[in-house]
Amino acid sequence: MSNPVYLALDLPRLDEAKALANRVKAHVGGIKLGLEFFCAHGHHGVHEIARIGLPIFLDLKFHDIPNTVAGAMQAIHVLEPAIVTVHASGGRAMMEDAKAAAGNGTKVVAVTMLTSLDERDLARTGVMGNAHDQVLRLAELAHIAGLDGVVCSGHEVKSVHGQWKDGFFVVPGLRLAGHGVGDQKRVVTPRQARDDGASVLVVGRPISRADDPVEAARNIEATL
Ligand SMILES: O=c1ccn([C@@H]2O[C@H](COP(=O)(O)O)[C@@H](O)[C@H]2O)c(=O)[nH]1
Repeated sequence: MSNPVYLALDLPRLDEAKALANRVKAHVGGIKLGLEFFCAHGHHGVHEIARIGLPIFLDLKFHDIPNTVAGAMQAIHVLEPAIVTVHASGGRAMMEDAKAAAGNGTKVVAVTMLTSLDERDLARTGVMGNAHDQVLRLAELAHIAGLDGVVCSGHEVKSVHGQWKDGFFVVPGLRLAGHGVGDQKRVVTPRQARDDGASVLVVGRPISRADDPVEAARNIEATL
């Protein structure tokens, strides 16, 4: 089985990002490039990281009107990402158009509820009810819109998997027991997320900020 861990390369400097990816590449299955990286380094940066030879996950979390998101999807075709994210709260039409505009080899997955949010945060945005129900509701919408899967926390992935058997599930917010969570609020261990049905495990700071990133990546791999 291939390694489900994608390293989140949330680093401001391209040379440091490349060096880290090269150091840990034997212990991860892919590289996730997000807003921080893409805003700083754009297509050039993605090409540079892609030279390492691992699948690229562009976590750009598109959220706009359907026409604009479809245009953005077309603009990143050339980068041949394995995975791209949009926000499920952008609505069904936006997700349908995003999927239609994506390349054949690209999985389009919808962010349901960010792992940095809890139910109090949800209530402040005007959404009443619990995180679990909100994630399941948005996952159902993403499924109806024809997406490949969703991003959710490890708290919900088992239920989402239960209602969407062949879905593709990306789980961030992963920490080994006893490690600091930082800004994440809905957190589980990588092993728990995998056992509950995650297809991809996103790990950033537990590797990138570790004293020894290679050892950290190896330790996570060993728990799976
Ligand atoms: O709900 C979400 C969606 C995306 N992310 C991204 O995953 C990584 C997690 O980084 P850590 O350092 O392991 O906390 C980061 O790039 C986020 O943008 C998420 O955390 N939660």
